[in-house]
Amino acid sequence: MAMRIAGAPISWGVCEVPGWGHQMTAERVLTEMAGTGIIATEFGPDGFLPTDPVQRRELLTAYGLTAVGGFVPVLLHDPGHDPLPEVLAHLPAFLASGANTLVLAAATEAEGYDQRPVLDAAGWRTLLGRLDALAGVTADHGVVATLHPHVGTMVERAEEVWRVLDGSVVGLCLDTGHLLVGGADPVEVARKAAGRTAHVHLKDVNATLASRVRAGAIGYRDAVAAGMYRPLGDGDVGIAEIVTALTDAGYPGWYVMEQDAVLASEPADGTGPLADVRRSLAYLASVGT
Ligand SMILES: O=C1[C@@H](O)[C@H](O)[C@@H](O)[C@H](O)[C@H]1O
Repeated sequence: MAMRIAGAPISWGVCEVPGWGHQMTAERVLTEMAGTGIIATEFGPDGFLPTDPVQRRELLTAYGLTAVGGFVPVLLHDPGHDPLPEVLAHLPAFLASGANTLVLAAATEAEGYDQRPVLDAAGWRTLLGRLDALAGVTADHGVVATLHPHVGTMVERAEEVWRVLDGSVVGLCLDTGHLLVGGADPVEVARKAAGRTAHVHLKDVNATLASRVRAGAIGYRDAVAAGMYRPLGDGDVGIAEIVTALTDAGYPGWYVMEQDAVLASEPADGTGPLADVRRSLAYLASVGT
C-alpha cells in the first residue's frame, strides 16, 4: 500500500507554546503546504485554524487539503482534573473535517517543554486510567486516541513509553523524533510496537543535539531553534527502516511529515520551511512511497 503522507503546521514553526517563535499565518502555511503536493494536514495548535468546525473544514477544502487529526496536550495524571470535557470540546472540529486521529500528549502544568516533573506511582495509575477512558469515549465517536511521547511531558523517556504501551490500550503516535530525543530507539519501537501504532510523526534528528537535550545541557526549544530537527534523510533516525517495519506489519495509517522549527522571522519566498519540506518529500519518494 502506498504511504499516506500528510503535513503539519509545526514544520512551518507554528506551535502551541507561547513565545515559541515567529508564527506564520494559516493562509501562507496552507498555500505552501498545498504547493508541495501534500493533500492532508494536522490542524496545528488552537487558534491557528478557525475554531468553528464548518469554517475550519471549508478553509482546508479551499486549499485542497483534508484533515488527519490534531495534537492536543492535556493533563492526564492529576486525579483532581478530568480531561474529558476539553477532549470532547475538540471533537466537533475533528468530526466536521473527517479527522479521525486524536494525538494526545501528557501535559505537565508548566508552559513549554523545557522542564517536567517525573510521575509517582499514583500519578501513573491516574494517567493510564485516563488514557483508557479517553480512548473509549473517542472511539464511540469514531476517533482513534493516540498517545504522543514528547519531550517535556510526562511520557518522554523510553521506559515511560513502554510503561504506557504495557499499562494501557491507547494507540501509539509513533513520533520518531521524540522517541530518539527521549532515549528510545525508534526503529526498535516501530518493530516491537507496530501493532499498537495508530499514527506516525516522521521526524529526523541530529543525535548530538538530542543527547545534549537528554543530558539537560541545552533546553528543548533552544535545541529546536539550533536545528535539532533535520529534513528527512539528513539526520540520524532510521526513517527507511521504520517505514519498512511499519509497512511489513501492515500499518495502514498516516505518516505526518514534521520538522519542528523555530522561526526568527517571516521567511523569504521559497526558503526556510518550504525548502525543507520539499527536501523531506523527495527523500520519502526515494524510500518507496
Ligand atoms: O512534536 C510535536 C509535534 O509532533 C506536534 O504535532 C506539534 O504540534 C508539537 O508542537 C510538537 O512539539
